[in-house]
Amino acid sequence: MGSSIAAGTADRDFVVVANRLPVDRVVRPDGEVEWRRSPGGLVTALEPIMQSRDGAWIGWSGDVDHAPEPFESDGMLLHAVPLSSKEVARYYEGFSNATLWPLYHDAVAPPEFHRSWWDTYVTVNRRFAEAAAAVAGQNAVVWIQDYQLQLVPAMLRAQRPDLRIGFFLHIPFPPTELFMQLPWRTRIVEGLLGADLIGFQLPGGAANFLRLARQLCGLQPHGRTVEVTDADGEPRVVRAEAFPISIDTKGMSDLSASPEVVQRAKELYSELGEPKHVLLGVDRLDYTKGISTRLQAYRELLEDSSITVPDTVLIQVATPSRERVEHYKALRNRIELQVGRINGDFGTLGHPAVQYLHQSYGRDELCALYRVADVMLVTPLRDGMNLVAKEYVAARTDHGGALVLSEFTGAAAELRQAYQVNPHDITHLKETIVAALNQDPAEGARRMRAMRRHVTSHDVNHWAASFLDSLRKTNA
Ligand SMILES: O=P(O)(O)OC[C@H]1O[C@H](O[C@H]2O[C@H](CO)[C@@H](O)[C@H](O)[C@H]2O)[C@H](O)[C@@H](O)[C@@H]1O
Ligand SMILES: Nc1ccn([C@@H]2O[C@H](COP(=O)(O)OP(=O)(O)O)[C@@H](O)[C@H]2O)c(=O)n1
Repeated sequence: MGSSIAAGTADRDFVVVANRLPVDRVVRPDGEVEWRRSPGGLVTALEPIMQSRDGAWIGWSGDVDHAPEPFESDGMLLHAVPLSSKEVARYYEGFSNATLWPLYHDAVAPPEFHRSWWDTYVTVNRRFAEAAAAVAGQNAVVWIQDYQLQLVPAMLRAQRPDLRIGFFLHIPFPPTELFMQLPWRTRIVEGLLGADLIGFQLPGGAANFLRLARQLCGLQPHGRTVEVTDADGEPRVVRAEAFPISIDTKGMSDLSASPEVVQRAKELYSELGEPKHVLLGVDRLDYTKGISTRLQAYRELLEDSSITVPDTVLIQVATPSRERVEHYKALRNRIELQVGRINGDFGTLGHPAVQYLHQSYGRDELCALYRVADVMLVTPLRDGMNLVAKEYVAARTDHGGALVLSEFTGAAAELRQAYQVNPHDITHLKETIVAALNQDPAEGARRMRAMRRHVTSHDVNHWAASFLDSLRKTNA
């Protein structure tokens, strides 16, 4: 499959390259196709920059075997990269989400290594690099996103040495001991070294990467930089640094304080039967999110009568995700069995112990849920950042609620006033949930205020501006 950029379109100053486009294809009831802006934080963060800089976004539309012609939307050029069904299976579901995803998340599920998946990952990365080379104007800034596209920086540099290339990894970069399992480890490190600036969620990710640059490529890092020699024999500096991603804090706070959301939160509370305690989990249905451990802790609290139904309810929103990948299918079965058993053993008529929602939610409804939750449970076994934790804090304009937060999320490095837990330690997780449920309101408000201050000053605009500022200065 080729890329369908017309000759002469290489004029964009700022190009984002991501696995997915910032819009979703929606087929209306009358059969008309419509593109709706996807709700993610990345889109919100980059949209103003894209518009002010005549930007382009290159990504997969989510469709198989079909990609629309490049089109303008909200002030940016959207360029869809086509993927065949075999490529979706090998590049997206296979190498990205059954090799890299588990390997980079502490191998909490065993990563699979298949040469055919790798070959397709190379092919698809080359297609993205070619599309970027065709769209970017002379000396443009190109910002490549995430683990699906780690070979694109070097492939793009080989074609377009004039470009300033940034890369940001949204998931953890693993310790060297784990990364060394990857049969194509050197190729990945070399791919990333094509960038001028490589951004990670945490300083530990940057340190792991620099260690590997020494170990696998024989380079000598100095502080946060390492010097490489390009194909033309010229030396070039590569910087590896942490830029913790964030959310549109003001947008979320304003939405949460709106009369509609405040009213909806009241309705939800009433629909739940006005329980004494509402606990909430909001996650993609992913084995990294620690949903099973959370349910086990909740079950044990019911067993030892630390909490009771209908005084307490747990709402678990589990958004469908990567549903054709085996580990995700098995996880869904496990979680739904656990939920069924908890409800069978502890629910009463009209009052389930767990309200389980395997569906996507709109932002308004999600925000109303955040307002209702006395305790937000964010218990991943490993997570690059976890934006849900930051959204909960932003939504609590009333300074109410408590955040139980796994120490293995990127967010834990910033939200120090959360009730931090090791999710593997179920006894401590139970004690922490009880402490959060029974917190002194003044103490809770003090913690929430401090966290709100942090997410207000460190929002997604701060993230994008600090990355792009550092990119501008590298090799200037
Ligand atoms: O595109 P999908 O396969 O449906 O997956 C959704 C996204 O999941 C991952 O999100 C990560 O990025 C968040 C923002 O930086 C971060 O908070 C979270 O910890 C990460 O897991 C993935 O990295 C994205 O590429 C996916 O689009
Ligand atoms: N049903 C849901 C659940 C989450 N979300 C959003 O999806 C995002 C999840 O980001 P995250 O950083 O916590 O985790 P990942 O799913 O990116 O690994 C948040 O912005 C949530 O508000 C949603 O739109 N609908």
